[in-house]
Amino acid sequence: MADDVRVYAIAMRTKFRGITVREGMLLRGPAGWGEFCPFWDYDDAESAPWLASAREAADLGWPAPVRDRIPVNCTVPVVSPERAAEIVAGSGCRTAKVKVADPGSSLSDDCDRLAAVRDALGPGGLIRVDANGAWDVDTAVRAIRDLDKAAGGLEYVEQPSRTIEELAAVRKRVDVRIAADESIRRAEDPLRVAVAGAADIAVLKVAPLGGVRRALAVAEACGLPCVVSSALETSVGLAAGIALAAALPELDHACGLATLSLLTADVTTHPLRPVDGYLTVPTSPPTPDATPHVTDEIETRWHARLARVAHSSK
Ligand SMILES: O=C(O)CCC(=O)C1=CC=C[C@@H](O)[C@@H]1C(=O)O
Ligand SMILES: [Mg+2]
Repeated sequence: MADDVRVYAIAMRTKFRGITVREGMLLRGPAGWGEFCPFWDYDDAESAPWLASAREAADLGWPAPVRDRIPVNCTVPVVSPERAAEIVAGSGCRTAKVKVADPGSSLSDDCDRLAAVRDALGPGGLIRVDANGAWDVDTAVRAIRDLDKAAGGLEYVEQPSRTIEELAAVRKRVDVRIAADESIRRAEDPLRVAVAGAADIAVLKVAPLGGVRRALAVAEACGLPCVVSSALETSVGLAAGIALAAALPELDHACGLATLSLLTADVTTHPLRPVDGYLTVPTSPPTPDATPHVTDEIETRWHARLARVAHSSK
């Protein structure tokens, strides 16, 4: 039924993960709305867990929360030092996550950005960086030393290299803690990461892991402290990340769920934005009462994708 499915396309404020427009679908079921928004570089098989996550939200809802607010980091894309300082100062967050090792910028650009973030945050704030697997082991070791110095200390480095073996090798050679993100996508991954000694922290994203319940099982299996991050969803999908962060038995680190500010719009008049560095766990999940209109081409493309992924998930 048309009213149970909505397609959205929202421009990003700054290019992030190579994308300038975030697209996806909202699906309604008996428990509420879920978001299906795999990036376009995910094929149909890789998109199946994203659909399972949306269906969990729509059909079942989520386990009960054990906390009512979630500390969050602000996310700093590859921008100038001045803009980075503005983002941090305007966010109210005491933890900043800074993207580094982007193909378009150098290590010294990253160091300048980190120095500006430290200035804006003050000595008491925490700074983490995310390299999205860009470095080989030797490059990672050198870069992490320089970035740690420029930042006046790093909380951790997310995915410095691509493979679990490389993460383990980097982790042996640096003092800064290592977090695994892209290395944790399938149910068997967390155990491999833990056994290899590849990470100190696990980054969990609800949609690629197939839902809040599956992500909770992953957290339990890996036995590492967890950080919940978004996949750049609208408020509908962010609510699933918040539900996971709210249900984790332990939560020692700020989560990467303050990402609505990376989008120019939302699908609801009640957006899930942080206040003073915390997101309040909503008592009821958001409803898309303000979904921006999309072109027929985008609408058709997403309906076709949903049909294919639903078919391949059977
Ligand atoms: O963790 C955050 O602060 C925000 C989320 C975030 O950085 C990401 C979300 C989705 C895709 C990724 O490129 C990126 C990440 O790698 O963690
Ligand atoms: Mg990451």
